[in-house]
Amino acid sequence: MAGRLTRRWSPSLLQVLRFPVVQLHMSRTAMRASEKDFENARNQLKLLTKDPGNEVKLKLYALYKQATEGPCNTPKPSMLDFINKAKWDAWNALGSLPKETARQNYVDLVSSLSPSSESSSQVKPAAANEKQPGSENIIVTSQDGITKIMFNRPTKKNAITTSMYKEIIHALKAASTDNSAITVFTGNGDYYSSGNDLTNFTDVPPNSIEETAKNASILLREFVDAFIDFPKPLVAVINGPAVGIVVTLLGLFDVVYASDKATFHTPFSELGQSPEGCASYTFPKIMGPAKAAEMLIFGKKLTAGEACARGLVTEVFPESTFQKEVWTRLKAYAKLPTNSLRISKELIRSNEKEKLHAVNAEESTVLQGRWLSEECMNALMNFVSRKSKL
Ligand SMILES: CCCCC/C=C/C(=O)SCCNC(=O)CCNC(=O)[C@H](O)C(C)(C)COP(=O)(O)OP(=O)(O)OC[C@H]1O[C@@H](n2cnc3c(N)ncnc32)[C@H](O)[C@@H]1OP(=O)(O)O
Repeated sequence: MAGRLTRRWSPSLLQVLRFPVVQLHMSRTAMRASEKDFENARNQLKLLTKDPGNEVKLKLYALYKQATEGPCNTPKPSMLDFINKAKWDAWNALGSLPKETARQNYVDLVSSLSPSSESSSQVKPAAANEKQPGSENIIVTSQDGITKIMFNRPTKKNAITTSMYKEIIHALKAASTDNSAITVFTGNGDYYSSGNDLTNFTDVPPNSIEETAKNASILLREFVDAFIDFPKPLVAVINGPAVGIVVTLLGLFDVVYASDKATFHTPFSELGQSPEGCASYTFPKIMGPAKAAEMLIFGKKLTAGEACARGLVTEVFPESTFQKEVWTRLKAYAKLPTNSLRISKELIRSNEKEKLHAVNAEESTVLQGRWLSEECMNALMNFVSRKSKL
């Protein structure tokens, strides 16, 4: 049964956990399904034309196991074995439900999925993670001497997918040689960015987890290197809350302007992870080790005013005038002689470059190990199953 479900619909962890709980339409009658009813239900299931969704498939799996074998009696699969762990959890959740009741519930559930009731299924399709054809998750524009790189995934709080990291690396390389004087990062919508898209690590088959972590570490290192090596003044226009890697990277920016509705949050310990973006080096230098530790170890979220007082933010503006004031100022700065801007930046940053590359390499290696840890797996499971919010 388990094999059949997996073969026909092959649920990934993400698919399994993202589906909302469906109405199961359980029979409340005292009626007991016979062996024959149970067998018919199994055959009826094979004829379904529409995928009932992973929540339902997990429920069916659990009821089948309970009806045929009784309470869950197998060892708990490892945290890394996402799919079998989800199945085990579903079966185990049935506790000591009698076999007969499980059989009846199974029959009722299959019956509720028959073609006549398929149209009333409340299962939603999984949200698309990757860029859709025609959509632009990163928008790059060049005007008035400014290259603007904008996170443009507002419905996901501008969370950064794997393809967005690659697009940003590409955009920075292009901006380093284009005609603009300065390069500016900002976000579309109410968030600057909620950092790494946590589903980058959840939609992964169990046997590819180590390879995925290795590839992510390589990508992270290349991504942060692109900021370390960027030759022109780099400005962040923080229009709203910022989480994770988009905060740590600020230590590599030359100027950071923030709306007073922005916040700065690096919840690495809560996520079972560790700092990246060279923050383990830049933050203690910027704000002192004690203040840096409070953010990077304990995940203290700062207001824009606090971030400014700690030297992470250059200046804070009232939300009502933020866009107007900031862009007026940046347009004026972009008129300054471009070579002079580059040379001054080079003088400020060049002594640190070698150190920053070494820090980046180490942070990326440490994170690769963290992504494989049980602490991190637990945090990701919590996020995708929406059991916790930061
Ligand atoms: C390869 C390089 C790796 C680099 C390592 C980087 C590490 C980091 O950046 S660590 C930081 C990771 N980010 C987070 O932990 C934030 C997670 N998100 C949240 O806690 C919350 O979503 C929120 C506080 C940012 C916003 O909460 P709320 O206002 O309640 O809005 P929703 O949660 O309903 O969000 C709307 C929509 O957006 C999805 N979403 C938001 N952030 C992320 C994210 N980081 N990853 C994936 N998806 C995200 C959220 O799931 C909602 O989606 P739907 O449910 O489909 O509407």
